[in-house]
Amino acid sequence: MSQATLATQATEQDVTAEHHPLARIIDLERYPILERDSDAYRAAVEGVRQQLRTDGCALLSKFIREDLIEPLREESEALAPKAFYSDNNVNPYVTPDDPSLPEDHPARFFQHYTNGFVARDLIPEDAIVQQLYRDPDFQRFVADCLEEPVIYEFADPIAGLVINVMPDDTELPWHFDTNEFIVSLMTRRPNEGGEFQYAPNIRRPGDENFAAVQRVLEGDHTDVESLTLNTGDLQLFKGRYSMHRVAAAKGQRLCTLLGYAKTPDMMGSLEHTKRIYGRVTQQHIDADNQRRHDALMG
Ligand SMILES: O=C(O)CCC(=O)C(=O)O
Ligand SMILES: [Fe+2]
Repeated sequence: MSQATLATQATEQDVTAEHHPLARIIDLERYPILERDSDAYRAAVEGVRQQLRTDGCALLSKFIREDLIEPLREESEALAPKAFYSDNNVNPYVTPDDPSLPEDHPARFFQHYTNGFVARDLIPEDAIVQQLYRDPDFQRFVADCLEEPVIYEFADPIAGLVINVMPDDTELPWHFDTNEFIVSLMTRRPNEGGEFQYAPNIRRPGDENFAAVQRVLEGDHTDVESLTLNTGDLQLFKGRYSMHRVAAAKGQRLCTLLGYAKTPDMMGSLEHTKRIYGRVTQQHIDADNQRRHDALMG
């Protein structure tokens, strides 16, 4: 191949990347997520996979372009007042109390939640976080990192993409997630504190490891990792196996949660949606009607 052909090809590739909607958002030099066939892409994905295999958590620092950090923070701050706050007492498993268990069992350890969520339908279509969430190349990259063949946006119109709003001087207590994995983007780092703390793979399918969970709840942080995310940092986290919390923070903390599923039909239940977002949509009602209501098991 002649030099001229090579040069033309390189230019065409640059032009395509430059005009890609993600070029304005992601630091593509640090994370070359559009060049799927390159060694640099493979190295970036392998780096994330290694972190996930080691402790179920990967930090992609400075994921967002430097010149977009301020607009990203401002966008989140402007939306934060739209958060719905569900004042709840929950245990780490987010299950109802079971009085048949001993009082010191971790499933009977109830803590107070004070954070709120801005629902997806309150985030404008042209918001930076919506563009990122919906982008097929971003989704492709996340799926590659998770070693999943494909991931889907939630069908749920109000969950899936949400801003977790933690007011000044609050914390988010210890819990496991229902989702197997979550993608988080720090959109306003608090002034102080607010570290993301997690007990890597403290449980696994078939083994709840209650004794170790109990130790963490009692304040033993020997096996707890702590991460400080800056505005614009991206995190991939397998929260179903690693119990986690957000430590107390000074100043508002805004973290945008990008939820994806392994199937295209992910829809929150009526009860859960009402509790977390204070409302349901017609789509939730329709989905609930379609679930079987014949009072039979299975
Ligand atoms: O805000 C975060 O960093 C994580 C929040 C979280 O763990 C959750 O909403 O389940
Ligand atoms: Fe969580």
